[in-house]
Amino acid sequence: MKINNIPYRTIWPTADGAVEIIDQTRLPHEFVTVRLESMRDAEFAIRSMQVRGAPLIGVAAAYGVALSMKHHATDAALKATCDMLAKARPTAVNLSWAVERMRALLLPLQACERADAAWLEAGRIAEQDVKINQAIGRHGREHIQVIHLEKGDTVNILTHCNAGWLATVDWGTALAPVYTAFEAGIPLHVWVDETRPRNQGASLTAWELAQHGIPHTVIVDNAGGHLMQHGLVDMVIVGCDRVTAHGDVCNKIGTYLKALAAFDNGVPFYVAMPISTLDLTLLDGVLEIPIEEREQEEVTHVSGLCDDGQVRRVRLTPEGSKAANYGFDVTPARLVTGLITERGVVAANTAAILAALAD
Ligand SMILES: CSC[C@H]1O[C@H](OP(=O)(O)O)[C@H](O)[C@@H]1O
Repeated sequence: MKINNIPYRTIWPTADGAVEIIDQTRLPHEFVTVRLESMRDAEFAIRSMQVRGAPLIGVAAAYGVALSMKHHATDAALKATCDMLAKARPTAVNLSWAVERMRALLLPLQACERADAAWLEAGRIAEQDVKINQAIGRHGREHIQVIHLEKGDTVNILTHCNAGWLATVDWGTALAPVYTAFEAGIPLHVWVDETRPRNQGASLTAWELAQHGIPHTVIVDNAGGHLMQHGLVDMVIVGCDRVTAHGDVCNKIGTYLKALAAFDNGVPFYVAMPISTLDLTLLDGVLEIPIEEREQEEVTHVSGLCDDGQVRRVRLTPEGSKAANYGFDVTPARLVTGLITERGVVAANTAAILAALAD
């Protein structure tokens, strides 16, 4: 998407065989790109959330495998590389999906063939992500258009966390329908959940929507239910990190509470997801999906831009207070109106999911 009218992606290969990323830990106050030259650089970028978002961490891991094969391409090196990258973050299935796709492609090859093959495959995964997200955008736009025609006015969409182009290679998942509808001239406005504790909404979603000129309002995470009670939300669209065979959806912490409020107020609750986010080995998301727990400091401290133009980090909580930092929660399928995939909008149930896969 565009930054100051210049087209960007979140990750791209360089002419000299490295990879560059937008460092998302520096946004929205600083736009910084980082060069990745090794698997360890890629692993750090994923673990530290310089790159984040389920599809994007999968692509970053794929390039991490490719960077590793440039240096060491033995069976042992391939195993160590895939195992280390797959552990960088536990919840988004796209990470393990991408790593296992690279492992399956490279293992049968001669060591001398692996670097080139890995580089090409990582590029294919990146290009496929863009096309998948464009298709999600087209399918989701249709639902925004229906609401606009019924309402005859601006469509108010609430989203949680960041599932925009910054969470993917380009276009995003939950925000792909927003960008596509906006480009089609459908009047819309986005309520942006700040999304504590890392504020992906306030820092990333708001930034990318502003760069694209899309009307939006940042709200505290706890305001969504109030807005829905007062008819100020026409639909909710969120991203996801893993979806089970039953249609249970794992996404950023706080998503489940939005789904409950939407269900209670009759607001359609959509989940945008590439088919690669499905994990058919799991049924009950609440019981089976691993939930990442991150460091307390993400809750006890916050960073921001001071009046003197410096970005500083401050403590929010008393020294002695502990903090729990659960990164994700699971929304049961019964609260999901539909899964917006690249193959169309699918009901959140096993039969519909399997039928979509069979298409
Ligand atoms: C399109 S996937 C976006 C998904 O990933 C985010 O998690 P994180 O920022 O921790 O990587 C969040 O769950 C988003 O919904």
